[in-house]
Amino acid sequence: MIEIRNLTKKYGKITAVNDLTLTIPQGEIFGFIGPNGAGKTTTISMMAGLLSPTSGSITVCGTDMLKYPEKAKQKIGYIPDRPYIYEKLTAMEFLKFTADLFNVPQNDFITKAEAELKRFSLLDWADELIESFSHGMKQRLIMCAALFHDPELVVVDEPMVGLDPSAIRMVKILLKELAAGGTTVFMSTHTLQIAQDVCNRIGVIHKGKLIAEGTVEELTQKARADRADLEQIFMILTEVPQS
Ligand SMILES: Nc1ncnc2c1ncn2[C@@H]1O[C@H](COP(=O)(O)OP(=O)(O)OP(=O)(O)O)[C@@H](O)[C@H]1O
Repeated sequence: MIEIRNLTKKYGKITAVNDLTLTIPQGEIFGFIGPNGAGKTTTISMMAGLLSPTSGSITVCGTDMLKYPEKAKQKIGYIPDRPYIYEKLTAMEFLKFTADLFNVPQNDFITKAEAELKRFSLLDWADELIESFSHGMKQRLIMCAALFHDPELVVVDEPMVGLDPSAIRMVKILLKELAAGGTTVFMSTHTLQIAQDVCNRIGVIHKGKLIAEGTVEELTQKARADRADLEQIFMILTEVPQS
């Protein structure tokens, strides 16, 4: 689970995230949506321990991110929107590199790596250089590496960008399987249909403020929308004029 209390991030005069308070229980898939510049990536960077808040706290499965960042980061699998990847490594070498960073036991590494690469349809490319991979293959490898240490919390910034329909389906099923197994998932996305399909609850951030939070049904009521359609709810809550 993750608990965020009064989280604020200022960049000079800009308040990118403004007094955000949110609790996401274990095993929930939480979707984080909002217009461009709303503060999603800033929030996620703080959750992943990459950016210091101006004020507030983040507790990851009982561990305070600001006081014990290394311990908190061990519990997180972070999938960034623009990942950095060492392209001169093979897929297997990259997995070994990340497994070592997270102190994953050495003894069953190959067996586990092969199983995970197979899950992401990458086993046939295990020993190929990453520089020869397509964008979607790199995305799948990043996900594979981020999940390799069995994190308790998965934080994903725009998980589906550049993936083909079968990979999107695979990722949706994967996220649901992770949640069913007790992993908490925090996902930011602009793809509202995907948020509607996989998330148990959704938070809407606008100009740094969490303006609504709940199930699609609860958000429908809050927005006084005429149907449970996240796109319509988004437009109403973020004040986009309706045609
Ligand atoms: N390093 C930075 N320095 C100054 N301002 C920043 C910095 N990073 C983000 N901002 C500002 O903070 C605000 C929130 O940006 P953020 O990237 O978190 O939004 P976002 O919701 O992820 O947007 P998008 O959907 O476009 O990716 C924006 O006004 C942005 O210009």
